[in-house]
Amino acid sequence: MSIQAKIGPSILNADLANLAEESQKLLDNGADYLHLDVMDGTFVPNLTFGHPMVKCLRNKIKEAFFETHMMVQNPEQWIAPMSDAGVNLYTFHIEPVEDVCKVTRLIQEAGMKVGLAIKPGTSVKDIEKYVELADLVLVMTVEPGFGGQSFMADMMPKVEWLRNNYPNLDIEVDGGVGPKTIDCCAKAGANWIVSGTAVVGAADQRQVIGDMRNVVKSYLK
Ligand SMILES: O=C(CO)[C@@H](O)[C@H](O)COP(=O)(O)O
Ligand SMILES: [Fe+2]
Repeated sequence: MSIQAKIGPSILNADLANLAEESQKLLDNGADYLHLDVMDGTFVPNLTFGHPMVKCLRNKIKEAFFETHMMVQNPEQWIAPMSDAGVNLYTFHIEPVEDVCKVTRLIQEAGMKVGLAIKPGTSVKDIEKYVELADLVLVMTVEPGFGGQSFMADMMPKVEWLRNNYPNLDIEVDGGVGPKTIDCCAKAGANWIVSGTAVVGAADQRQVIGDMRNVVKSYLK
């Protein structure tokens, strides 16, 4: 099966007091999945939410595909509760993890797909030996921790390297991605696009989501 273009809004900069409504609005406007940023205040200097909130969101939004972007020091700890909360794709950072193979196996055993994420300072070579275990690789295009930062175009060689070596891999980019930077990401080979501020704050979310998806599609073979 060939890879597809997917747009996943990050709700980090949305009104978290109205998370279900904000999420449903994004889905109604064409979002392919929801990207839920989980931060523990240790792996990154910020704190968001955990599995209780994801579970509440799942109770209100039954059908959508949920990705959790786990910016946490110990991703193994949250596998069971996130699976129970209805997460579909569990994306974790390899940097703090000693046994990446074990964590990927536990995620699969819990019934979720596996995403492997790398920070800007992590070489793509560090993830090479694990790529075959993953459903998706996330190349961060900002330092994880906050929404609304500037896109790092110098991360694109990592995306290009992954695309050249793994033509069928789902490659995700996250951080500062919007209408101004989508071409760069799509050209490099990314096909799962996280976009926070640019989509959530848009006057016409449907237009922005649709335009970005079209740009990605235009580069898919
Ligand atoms: O994981 C993160 C930040 O750590 C991201 O998901 C951002 O929250 C995306 O927001 P924008 O950079 O698109 O505003
Ligand atoms: Fe994220």
